[in-house]
Amino acid sequence: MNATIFTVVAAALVDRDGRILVQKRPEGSSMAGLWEFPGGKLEPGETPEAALVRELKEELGIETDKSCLAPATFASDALGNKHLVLLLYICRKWQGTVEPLHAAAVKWVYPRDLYALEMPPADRPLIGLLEALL
Ligand SMILES: Nc1nc2c([nH]c(=O)n2[C@H]2C[C@H](O)[C@@H](COP(=O)(O)OP(=O)(O)OP(=O)(O)O)O2)c(=O)[nH]1
Repeated sequence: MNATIFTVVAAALVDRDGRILVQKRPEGSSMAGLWEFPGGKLEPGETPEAALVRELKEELGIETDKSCLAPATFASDALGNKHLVLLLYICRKWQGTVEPLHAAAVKWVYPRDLYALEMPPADRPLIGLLEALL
């Protein structure tokens, strides 16, 4: 089947206690209120790593480097009339303090506690994979 494919990059930021940061999608956005991994769409010609470094700065006010982004796993799922490919990286090193600059809220959760959160459908299969990786 043919579909328009779009690529999204996202990060599982992991703190010293092994917790992961999730952010709540704001009112007025698609899937408002769901908890997601910070990230977003690639701009034309942008590498996935450069896009993720940019998104983390824009959404959370933190600085990181592509050398701190470890490719972890991916999701591939229909989203509306398009097809989403979500590349998930693990990031343990950044500078600055996380602030919800775009999100309605952010919180740090242990991987096992992600199951209880309302997340976009594409994210659900990522939870077990993250649990196994962390
Ligand atoms: N950042 C992020 N996006 C996700 C996740 N899971 C998931 O399905 N998505 C989807 C939601 C959006 O359609 C798209 C990310 O787009 P975006 O964050 O750059 O832009 P947006 O909210 O304005 O997107 P949209 O309203 O145009 O759909 O990927 C996730 O864990 N993190």
